[in-house]
Amino acid sequence: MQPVISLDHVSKRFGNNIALDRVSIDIPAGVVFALLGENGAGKTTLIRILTGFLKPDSGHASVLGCPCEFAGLEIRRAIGYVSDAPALYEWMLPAEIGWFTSAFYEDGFLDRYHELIADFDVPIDVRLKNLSKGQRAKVALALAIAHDPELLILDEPTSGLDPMVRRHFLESMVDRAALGRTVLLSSHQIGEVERVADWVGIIHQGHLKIVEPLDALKSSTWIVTATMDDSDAVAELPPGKVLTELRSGRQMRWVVQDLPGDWQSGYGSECGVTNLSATQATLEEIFVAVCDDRAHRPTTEVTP
Ligand SMILES: Nc1ncnc2c1ncn2[C@@H]1O[C@H](COP(=O)(O)OP(=O)(O)OP(=O)(O)O)[C@@H](O)[C@H]1O
Repeated sequence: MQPVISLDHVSKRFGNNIALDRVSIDIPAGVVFALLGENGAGKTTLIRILTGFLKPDSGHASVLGCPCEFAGLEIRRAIGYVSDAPALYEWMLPAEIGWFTSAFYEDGFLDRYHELIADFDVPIDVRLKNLSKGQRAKVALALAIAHDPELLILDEPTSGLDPMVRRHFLESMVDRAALGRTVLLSSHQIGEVERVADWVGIIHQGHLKIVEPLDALKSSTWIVTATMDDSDAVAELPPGKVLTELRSGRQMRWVVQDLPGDWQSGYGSECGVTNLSATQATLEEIFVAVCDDRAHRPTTEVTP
């Protein structure tokens, strides 16, 4: 099946600053895909390329089978898109902006928009400029999904929203994916991404470090802890792909991918390890292991 979003070695630089470096991703239909990255990692640049607002310097990007470079308008009409700072006509009432926007879409848009606005509890008699940030975000989302797009792209959708609104918002994304729609959201809210995402892409300084189904990523990544008999004793690296190593007193700790099932047999017996344990890593631990530039990386760089 054709991916809903496809990026093939997409690069973009601004002057000397490399915002994206040969990023390749294929996102299948019917998933919530979370793009995680710290400030300035390249998330918005990637979204602007997908929505046709920016052209890549090299590589190819397509959305719903259309090339982003040449079909930006067509793509923006087909998908739902909410930017990190949605531009709304401030003087309008929620009902007015719905009516105005419905002119660009097929019949049924307006009815669906009104249902969503009612469902989101947005007051209909208050001008947009006087709505709260959360209420405005709900109006932007209702406008983006009232035509029931196959793909919804959200840039930092929950920043500034209260926990209840965020939860409601993200649950509605899971509902969309269950109906076969695809959602791409960028975020640095790792905890909430962990609750809703099916797939995760971690981007760091323009490089896509990891792109994997979340369950597979978590079940293949472990925190290995070794307690040493002496604070000067050094344990050998555990088997698998060691992302980071941390030493604190007598304790050594590694974030390891693809740890073999029998890893403990014979490990550490000759270098003073008194206690060994392995627990599954959280998404936050994986994110830090991949993105923290201060982390000690005993092996070669992590590649996708
Ligand atoms: N129009 C532009 N001109 C110059 N540099 C830019 C431009 N847009 C983005 N950049 C740079 O590209 C890099 C990636 O920026 P981008 O906005 O994509 O990051 P981001 O991951 O969305 O960050 P944040 O989470 O802070 O929104 C940054 O170093 C940024 O300064």
